[in-house]
Amino acid sequence: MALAFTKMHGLGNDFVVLDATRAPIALDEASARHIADRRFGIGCDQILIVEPPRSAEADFAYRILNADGSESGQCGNGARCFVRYVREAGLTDKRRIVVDIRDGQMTLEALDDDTFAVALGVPQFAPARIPLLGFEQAATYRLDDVAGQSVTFSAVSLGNPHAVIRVPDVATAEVEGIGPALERHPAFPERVNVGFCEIVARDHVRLRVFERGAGETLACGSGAAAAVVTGIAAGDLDADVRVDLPGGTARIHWESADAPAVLIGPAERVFEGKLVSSDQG
Ligand SMILES: N[C@H](CCC[C@H](N)C(=O)O)C(=O)O
Repeated sequence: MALAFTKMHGLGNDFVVLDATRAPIALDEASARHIADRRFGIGCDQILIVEPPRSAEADFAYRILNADGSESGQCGNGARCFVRYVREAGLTDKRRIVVDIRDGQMTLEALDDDTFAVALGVPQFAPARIPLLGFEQAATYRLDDVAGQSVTFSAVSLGNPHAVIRVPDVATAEVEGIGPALERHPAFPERVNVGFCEIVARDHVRLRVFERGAGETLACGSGAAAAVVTGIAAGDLDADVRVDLPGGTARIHWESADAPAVLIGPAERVFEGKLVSSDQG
């Protein structure tokens, strides 16, 4: 299969972007894993597929596949790359576009040539919406069997599930121990992205994220939103927060409970290519 692609990243969270606006692209899990493989394929954290809109008010549809082939309903860093891609590929000249995502719609905006804003949707804290089994809605939850220890976390969905663990210092957080154990914990039937959040000030956090289906990434946009909205809900953060991730800095704005969480940051195109191999390695 000769498949044209564009390689992009948002704060080091990297993507293979595929244009399915002129002809459908059907990728099974094995093909997605091959594309994402950093040795046998192209290499990326997620694959972003640009599709024709499914609803009247949308400009495009936006599909996300993780490196392990699983599909997600949200990718914040990818959304910033999405709007940059469609504008620079000449698929639209709009600065503000609406995209259909798996469970709704999202508005993406090019603020300038290098800065993009994504309204991720209204955060959902109800366990059934995350989904998280076995708990009534609460500010924090505790599981006692995570990598042999008790873990306390907040939980929220931005269109994808997030658990956020407060840590005193992200540099010493047990990302590789707790991350995969919580990602696959039975309490999360669709698995979960795991954020490790250090609060520096009411307008500044540091964050590392062990992503569902990709492992620790250099940045996670929906993870940044999850860390901030759970911090705001706990009364520990203000409405505008700087999020320092290993790959760089994003900003999150969340002004009220019924408002969408807004993610602001860069998006970069790195190279164009053509995938010619289909061997699974
Ligand atoms: N791993 C995520 C999808 C990518 C999210 C992340 N790259 C972002 O920027 O939001 C999930 O399975 O829900």
